[in-house]
Amino acid sequence: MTFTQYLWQEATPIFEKIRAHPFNQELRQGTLPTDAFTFYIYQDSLYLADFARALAVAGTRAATSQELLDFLQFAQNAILVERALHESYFDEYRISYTSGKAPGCFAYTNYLLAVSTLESYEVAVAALLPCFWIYKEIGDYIYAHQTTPNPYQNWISTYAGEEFGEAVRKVLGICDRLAEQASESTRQRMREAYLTSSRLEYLFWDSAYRREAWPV
Ligand SMILES: Cc1ncc(C[n+]2csc(CCO)c2C)c(N)n1
Repeated sequence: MTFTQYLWQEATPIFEKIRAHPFNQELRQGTLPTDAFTFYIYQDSLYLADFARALAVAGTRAATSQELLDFLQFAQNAILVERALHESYFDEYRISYTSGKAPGCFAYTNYLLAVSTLESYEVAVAALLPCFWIYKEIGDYIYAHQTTPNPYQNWISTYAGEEFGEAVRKVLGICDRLAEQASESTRQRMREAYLTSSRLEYLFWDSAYRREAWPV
């Protein structure tokens, strides 16, 4: 079993909860309330801006220039996705720019920024992996089981695309190679980071479904 297969096995209960979450089920069926979707899109645009920074910072600590290039391309892509979200959805849904990060988005982005600056490269890669892998698996699942016509068709297609699949395979390859060369204690920290980000992925969708606000 590869290290990433082991990670998938460890995080399967979290993944199943994400897949069964009403946000994803209603997105798949096209019945998700518009304000849950717009809340999500706005929070995701804030997420992607910081996710791009975390990818770029993690990349600076890669041992090879190829891996640095890979991470810089992922970062560039996150910014391009963020711009595309703005262009296609912000006007259409009249999304307001003023509310700032909800607690779920705040927790996730700050976790990724902290890990990518303060932790080892190996642990940073493990923390960044769920953003790719879980999205790919959820995207494929929703794409294959969607009810059509679906008002969220465009968004669904973004993450089921082959280009994104290629990026996911690259990160998986990098993570497996790092884990093979890492000590047991580093592998343990990689596992913890992977699980934490997986939980934060759950929280992100849940936060949108609840239109989460700061209690004070
Ligand atoms: C909360 C949240 N998690 C993951 C993604 C997925 N994602 C967006 S851009 C990118 C990498 C581009 O190279 C990935 C994996 C998301 N959109 N929002």
